[in-house]
Amino acid sequence: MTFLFNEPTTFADELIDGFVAAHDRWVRRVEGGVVRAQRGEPGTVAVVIGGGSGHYPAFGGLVGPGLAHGAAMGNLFASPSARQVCSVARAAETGAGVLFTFGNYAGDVLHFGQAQESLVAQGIPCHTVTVTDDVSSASADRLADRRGVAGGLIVFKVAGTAADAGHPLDEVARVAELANSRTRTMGVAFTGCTLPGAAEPLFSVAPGRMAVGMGVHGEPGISEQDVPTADGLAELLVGRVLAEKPLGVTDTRVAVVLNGLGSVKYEELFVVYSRVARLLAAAGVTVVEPEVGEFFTSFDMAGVSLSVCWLDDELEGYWRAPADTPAYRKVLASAATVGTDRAPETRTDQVPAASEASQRTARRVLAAFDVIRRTVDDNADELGRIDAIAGDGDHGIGMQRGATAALAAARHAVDLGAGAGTVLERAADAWADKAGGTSGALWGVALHALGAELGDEAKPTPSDVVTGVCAAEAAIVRLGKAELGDKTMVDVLVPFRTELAARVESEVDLAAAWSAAADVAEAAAEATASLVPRIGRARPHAERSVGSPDAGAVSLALIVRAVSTVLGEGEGQ
Ligand SMILES: Nc1ncnc2c1ncn2[C@@H]1O[C@H](COP(=O)(O)OP(=O)(O)O)[C@@H](O)[C@H]1O
Ligand SMILES: O=C(COP(=O)(O)O)[C@@H](O)CO
Repeated sequence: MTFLFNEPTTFADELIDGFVAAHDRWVRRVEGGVVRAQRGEPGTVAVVIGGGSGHYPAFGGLVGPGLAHGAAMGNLFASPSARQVCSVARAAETGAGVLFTFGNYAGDVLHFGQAQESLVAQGIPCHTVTVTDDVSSASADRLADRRGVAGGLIVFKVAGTAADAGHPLDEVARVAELANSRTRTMGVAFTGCTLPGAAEPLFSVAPGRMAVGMGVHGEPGISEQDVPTADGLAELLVGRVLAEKPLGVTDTRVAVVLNGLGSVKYEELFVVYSRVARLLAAAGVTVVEPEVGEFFTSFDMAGVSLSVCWLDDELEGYWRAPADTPAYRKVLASAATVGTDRAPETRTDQVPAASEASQRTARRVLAAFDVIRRTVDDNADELGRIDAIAGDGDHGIGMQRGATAALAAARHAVDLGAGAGTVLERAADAWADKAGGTSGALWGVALHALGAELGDEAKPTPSDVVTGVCAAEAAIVRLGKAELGDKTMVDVLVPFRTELAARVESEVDLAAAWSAAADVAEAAAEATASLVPRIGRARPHAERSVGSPDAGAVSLALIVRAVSTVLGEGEGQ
């Protein structure tokens, strides 16, 4: 239960304000997150971490000497957008490039991936190391598919210390990769968590039961059992992580992190750790500077995870090195020098010139965003319910955040006299910024591509609209790499676009063509129920999802149907 909030929609922003106000010795706020209050030495690599909010101290609390140089902080349980990640990276970097390191979640991968492309295009070298420590999220032969959880602390620490020591980007990426390849985490949950303003927990575990391997957003675990004793839990966790010792590693020293996920007390953690320490010693393992506390939480979820990283001499040096961040301090690190700030990326309140025809189209686009927002609001609970069957249950919330922000941005751009292309592009950025998540990234690039096709001059013809929808589809496929049959929104988008194009080709008017294509989209969304997911967060629990449609496919079908009502009203537009 979250007791204290003002508006649920502004919670994530307000928490960053308060966090920075309380920790301005360490961090300063930039668009999209925080960076160190004092910049690193010129010419040192900037380590930029990040992800959704709701996991404190991940990620902002881990920014400071000896750890990260910046953290991109997204909305609750949703990745920051590519623009936000870029903004943090540009504020943090000092001329030697940027290392992105973050948990392996689809939304984070998409947004950080786009940000990396953008930095490289700006001449800033950038590498990525995704954290994949969660042993329960994929089998040992698919290590790269695993999610990133509390073991990220070890990877971030190693990378941050190596960067502060002045190592070049390749080297910082190498040691981060090495740390990740040797880190394993196992987690359990006793209760779910409740986001601000929500009446129900995002997910739940039956009283007295423990979900083994449940993810930090309620991703289904691998089994369930009665809650054991503290010793019983220690045995389960230690047994599982030691069984995962990487092949070929002979080292016997380990970094250990026993992590509370939100509402397990430190006292309980210490009781568990007492047995963990004895079990590790009995297994012939030497523990190096263990950490017991909260390092990667899931709001008020009751749960515990154990992370172990097998250390060689090099990693041990980085792990033992001092660090000084709001939430993680070893000893005081030496003060960093203050560098010159890059000019922040600014967005002006100006829009490019547009023809009157395009301004009229822009008003129709605004009407479409209005109806999209209302449709998403009306269906948010159901979308969340479908997403929770095999995913993380936040599809409705994410779509609401995106659609609401897109509507506001579209309205603002229309008021400034923008044409249709600019309105769509501004709405796209706002959608991606506020929604986060996989669908936020995909809706962002799709609306951008549509806007680029429509432009700010000509009144779009029906075939321009088809070209725009094709561009949106291409952008989604390029970024998400889903294929037909993977059980995603692509399974609706492709038949929708095909039907629309065929109807427009045979000179059916746009509103009628769109409405016929919306029928096809609805049927295609229903048909995803029989598919087995091959991509995205639902994939690890593929079998659970059979019989239920894909959440992103359903929301897309709802949206194209809603837009068809606006086209029907828009004579000649
Ligand atoms: N690679 C992909 N390409 C296209 N669509 C995808 C892809 N991965 C996931 N999706 C769509 O995104 C939806 C989930 O969106 P959302 O809830 O925002 O994501 P997350 O799992 O990151 O929280 C899925 O139902 C699916 O339709
Ligand atoms: O869940 C998170 C990001 O995953 P999405 O795929 O964007 O939902 C976030 O809380 C961890 O970074």
